[in-house]
Amino acid sequence: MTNNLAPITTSDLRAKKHAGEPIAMITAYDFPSAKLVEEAGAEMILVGDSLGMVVLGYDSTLPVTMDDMLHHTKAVTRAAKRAFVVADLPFLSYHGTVEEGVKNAGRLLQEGLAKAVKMEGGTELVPLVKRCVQAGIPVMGHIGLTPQAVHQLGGYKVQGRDLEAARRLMDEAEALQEAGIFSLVLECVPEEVAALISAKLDIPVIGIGAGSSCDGQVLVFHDLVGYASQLQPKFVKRYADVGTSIRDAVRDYVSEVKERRFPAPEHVFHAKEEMVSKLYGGGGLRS
Ligand SMILES: Nc1nc(=O)c2c([nH]1)NC[C@@H]1CN(c3ccc(C(=O)N[C@@H](CCC(=O)O)C(=O)O)cc3)CN21
Ligand SMILES: CC(C)C(=O)C(=O)O
Ligand SMILES: [Mg+2]
Repeated sequence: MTNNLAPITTSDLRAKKHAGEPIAMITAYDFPSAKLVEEAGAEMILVGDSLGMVVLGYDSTLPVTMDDMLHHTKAVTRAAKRAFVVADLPFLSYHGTVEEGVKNAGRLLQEGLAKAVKMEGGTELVPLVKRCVQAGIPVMGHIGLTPQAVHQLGGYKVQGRDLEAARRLMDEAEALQEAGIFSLVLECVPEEVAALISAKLDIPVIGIGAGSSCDGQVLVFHDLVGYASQLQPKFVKRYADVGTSIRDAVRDYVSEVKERRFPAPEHVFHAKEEMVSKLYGGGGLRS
């Protein structure tokens, strides 16, 4: 029996796949959102490099640095006691030598306290994945739409639409599993292709825009709560509209300030009586 409070492990995740129990993963980039996500019961938290777009305001994930990832990963892991936290390796942090890739992956665990790293790409990553796994770093793969390659892909487009591309995805998935990844993100691929890959692999396949047959789903936090995200891909379901709630709340605050209705008596501190008489009855602050 698995303990409800014990931290989730890679073997728990694999067991869920084989028990047919879907895995819920969601991104988080800071302490309060990670706490809420964990309280809501998500098994996995992704500190995604999407933070560059969602919380830093860049128009792609390419400007995100190792320092950005470490900063946000530290905040998330301070909140997450049970959820399995995966941190994205940012653009160019794993495209040089294998040694450099392992070093950057290791920093996300050693300094960021993540449990695993995620990297975008196919068979070219096999040597790096093997070295990370040898070093004890669990690696999550990410194929299909790989946003760090947006300029090569020509936009955020569905991948694996023709037979040849679908076969290539299956080959990449198998090569990465063989290299030792513990789980795989499949982004923006036809449901029929994702279903075959999920069925073929032994490891949990987590889909985003990849249909309902994957072993789990991942979404960007800000997309699903409706918090000021510019992107609205077809695969996003908005479960709330917190952007509107926040704007309304702040608008009320602004008008109450301007009308001197805030702060009200209950928000105010007072000086002691004898001090008030000194302050106002001569011998004030400058005596
Ligand atoms: N807020 C946010 N959510 C995300 O899911 C996300 C990010 N940011 N930033 C990094 C990447 C970029 N992603 C994206 C962005 C746009 C589409 C998109 O608009 N796709 C089209 C598909 C068009 C087609 O090929 O048919 C769509 O209509 O959904 C998909 C994934 C996923 N990631
Ligand atoms: C969309 C997910 C899979 C991701 O990589 C991110 O949020 O950065
Ligand atoms: Mg990412």
